[in-house]
Amino acid sequence: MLIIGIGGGTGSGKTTVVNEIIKQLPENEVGIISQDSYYNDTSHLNYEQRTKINFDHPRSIDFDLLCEHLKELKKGNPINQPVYSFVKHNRTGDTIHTLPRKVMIVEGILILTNTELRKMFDINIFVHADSDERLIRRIKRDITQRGRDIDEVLARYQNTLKPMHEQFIEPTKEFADIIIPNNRYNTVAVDIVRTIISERLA
Ligand SMILES: Nc1ncnc2c1ncn2[C@@H]1O[C@H](COP(=O)(O)OP(=O)(O)O)[C@@H](O)[C@H]1O
Ligand SMILES: Nc1ccn([C@@H]2O[C@H](COP(=O)(O)O)[C@@H](O)[C@H]2O)c(=O)n1
Repeated sequence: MLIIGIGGGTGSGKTTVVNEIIKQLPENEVGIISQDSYYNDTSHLNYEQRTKINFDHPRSIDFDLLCEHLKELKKGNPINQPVYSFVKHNRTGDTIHTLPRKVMIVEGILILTNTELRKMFDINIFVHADSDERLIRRIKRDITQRGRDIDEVLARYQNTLKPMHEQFIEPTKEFADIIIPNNRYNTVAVDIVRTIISERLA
């Protein structure tokens, strides 16, 4: 199994890059694990309390479960990936049955901060976009897709997202084997990663 970790700030384009990478690859050969599925289970908190969580800090992620799931996949066993709701700020209770594939892609803002996870990755990729570009994308996405308003997005950006990005996420660039500049759609970089994967699948 080839395991690729794709990190980078919110709005840098990780999900978009992953979707482009897998577009022309055989569906049953490549699997995706999203860090977002592994936000801590916060069912013990009410909605108001959940809105106050710092979702950009590594402790907001259930890395134990994520590592355990990746180990199971490596052993050839399927896992049940939790489904997360950005509207409810919690797991939905549903899961996605995820089968082990020849190539597994793990993507998320904080995945490269975790030493145990990094040890399991064969290739570390960091997707970069400038912070103003990421903020613009985040405002548009969170309002249209994640049920937020402009005040919520900007407050979260100033209070937690920006400082956490600087403290935890940007420094993980140093672990990257490949940095994808993604201020614009980067088809060349996507082709390079796709070629690496195709060689492994051949
Ligand atoms: N290179 C790009 N240029 C313009 N918009 C982009 C680019 N890459 C991604 N986007 C858009 O930015 C938003 C965030 O992208 P997404 O892939 O969800 O980022 P991430 O997964 O890193 O948070 C989406 O609406 C996406 O369509
Ligand atoms: N309930 C939540 C959980 C997380 N976030 C934000 O999502 C960002 C990470 O997801 P990306 O798809 O953008 O990589 C992160 O910056 C969190 O602030 C949220 O808004 N609500």
